[in-house]
Amino acid sequence: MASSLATIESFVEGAPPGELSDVINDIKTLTVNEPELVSELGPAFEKYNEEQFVTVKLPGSSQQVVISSHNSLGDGRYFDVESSSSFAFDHATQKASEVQSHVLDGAQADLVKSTLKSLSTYVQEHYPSASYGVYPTENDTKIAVIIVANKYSPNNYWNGRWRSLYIFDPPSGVLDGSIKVDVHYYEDGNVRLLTNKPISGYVSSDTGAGICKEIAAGEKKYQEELNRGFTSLSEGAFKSLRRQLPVTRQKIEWDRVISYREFTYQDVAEHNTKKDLFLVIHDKVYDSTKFIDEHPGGEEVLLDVGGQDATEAFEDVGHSDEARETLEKYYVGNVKRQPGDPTPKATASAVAPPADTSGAGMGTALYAFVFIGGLAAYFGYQYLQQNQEASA
Ligand code: HEM
Repeated sequence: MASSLATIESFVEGAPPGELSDVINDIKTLTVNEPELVSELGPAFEKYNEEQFVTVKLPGSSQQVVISSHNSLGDGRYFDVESSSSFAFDHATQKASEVQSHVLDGAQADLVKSTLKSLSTYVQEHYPSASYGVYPTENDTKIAVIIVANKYSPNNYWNGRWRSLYIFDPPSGVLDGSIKVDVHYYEDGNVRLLTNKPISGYVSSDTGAGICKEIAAGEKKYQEELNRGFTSLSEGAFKSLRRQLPVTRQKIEWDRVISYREFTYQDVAEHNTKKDLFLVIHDKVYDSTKFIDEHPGGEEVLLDVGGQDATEAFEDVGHSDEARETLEKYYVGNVKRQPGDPTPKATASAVAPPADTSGAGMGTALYAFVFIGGLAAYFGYQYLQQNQEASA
């Protein structure tokens, strides 16, 4: 049970931008036999919402406010400096309620407010749509500056999020932070791109305008880096990277991965001609159409068992390991046995079916994340380009 919870918590943690509710629905499907697991996900939702700087509209307001550990008051309540309010936030439904007045005071209050003012101008000038917040942090000794912009484009099969977080230390003038760009692209497969760019600077004037000037310089530099990366990445390189695994350097056959499915015997039986030939061997379905002419044992024997369970015939011949490896190339899914369907006889050679390296699970698997750093430039460019256009 504990490990199931840890597994589904990791699904929540890795939910792509704007897709948390899809992930929750998928988790419900996967844990249909253990429905209580979903109710134990409270802490995982809280962590996700705070780390992703999820935004929420307060009742009666059109402005989005940010959820983060820096503006948490504990007990599920958060505060917003701009509207001088605090509110309860439900991490599972991502809804705000119980708004109350919350006036900021303390050592950093003035700097927080002046930074907020300058940040508001910067964000409006440079982002088409973004939310932001400035809060005292680390026991009111420093200030945290957050900018988050989401662009969800499910019709074009991608969703993206820009998150920047800066911590300013007034005594030293040091501004440390990072910009994280997270893009999920899923038109022809499932690619997740994450970049994390650390930013470090020094603010000479201890004012909100000085802090924002430094932030603007860091973000501009990063945008230029991404643009340069993009122009050196030709369309051809983009295409080949998209299908390459960085570690094994094996190409992913996305078309096959996404088409793995479950067949009934009736489905399989429809594929019994030379031009369209399915075989069932050890409950796996193989589309042997392209293999017919290459089969060393001839086409007749394959056509004889076309659209049927060929396990026995296959095993009786005593096919070599090489033949079993060849099988994997033609794997298209699994057969779902129903009462009355033929069952293959146990064969004397009962050799284990081919290793399931196909990723059969991935047909229904929800998230096959491939991290390809170089591509981030491409997506980052698209994302930032909009910022540029908006600010042009
Ligand atoms: C897609 C499924 C199949 C694949 C990938 C496959 C592959 C091969 C390969 C690679 C060989 C060469 C010998 C070896 O390496 O074992 C072979 C030979 C042969 N296969 Fe298949 N086979 C398949 C299905 C079948 C089925 C269903 C039968 C039904 C009887 C069959 C009958 C034979 C025969 C009779 C030979 C010739 C053996 C010989 O002359 O030495 N094969 N097959």
